Amino acid sequence: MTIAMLIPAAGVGSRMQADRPKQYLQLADKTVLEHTAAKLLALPQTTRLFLALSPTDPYFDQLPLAADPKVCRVAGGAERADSVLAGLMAIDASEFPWTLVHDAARPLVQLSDIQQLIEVCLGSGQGGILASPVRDTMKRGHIPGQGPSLVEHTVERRQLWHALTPQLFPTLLLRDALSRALAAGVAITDEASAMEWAGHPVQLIPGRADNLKITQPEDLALARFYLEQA
Ligand SMILES: Nc1ccn([C@@H]2O[C@H](COP(=O)(O)OP(=O)(O)OP(=O)(O)O)[C@@H](O)[C@H]2O)c(=O)n1
Ligand SMILES: C[C@](O)(CO)[C@H](O)COP(=O)(O)O
Repeated sequence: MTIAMLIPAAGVGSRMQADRPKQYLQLADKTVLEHTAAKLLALPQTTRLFLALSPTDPYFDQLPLAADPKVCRVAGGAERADSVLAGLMAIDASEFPWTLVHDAARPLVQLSDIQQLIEVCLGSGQGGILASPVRDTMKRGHIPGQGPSLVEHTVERRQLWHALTPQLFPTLLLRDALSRALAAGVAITDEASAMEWAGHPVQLIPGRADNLKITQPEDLALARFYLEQA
């Protein structure tokens, strides 16, 4: 047993504007969360799947996944980073020296990408993330929703990557970095940013751009399309 699998699934999905948290929206034959969990449970390395769920989650118990003996529930927190830290606190680092964190909202991840991430990180002893190169011209401008503004400038994109998940790090290093970063009030939106803040190396492993994070209403139709192509 080497890698603990951790899915932060305690979000409310406000940007999705749905009648329930997006991880419980139906995607083809099952919910988004069930698709995501099935991907990690299909990995031969998976012996335990930690799920960070809202303490008031009324949906999870209705899923067959709730009866899976590999599943370990953890109470999620106010932000994604809090949910991830809660998961890390429940993981025995002597049993699982590595932790792989994957968003519940990314059901389309390919097992081949995850295996590549695992191979590179465990082979080098350094953590890393799946990432996809930016393909659009990038502009710096106003914060969305704060009204129109002009482009400030075009950002050089050759070294820009979209950080995806899974993100895979040594459990003790990640738990220490994340808890210290949060205590210092650092804005943490992924595990890598905590590791970077703590001065640890983070490897970029190219991953597929269809590893979509279901975030906005239009993403569900795109996810259905990608699923049909699989
Ligand atoms: N307090 C939180 C917030 C988010 N997440 C999880 O982190 C992943 C990525 O976060 P995001 O896409 O931002 O989900 P939400 O926070 O639910 O979305 P929104 O920001 O639109 O409310 C999701 O699987 C979400 O369930 C979590 O476990 N705990
Ligand atoms: C972790 C992540 O999916 C990497 O791109 C992203 O940071 C999650 O951001 P969110 O605002 O919590 O969806």
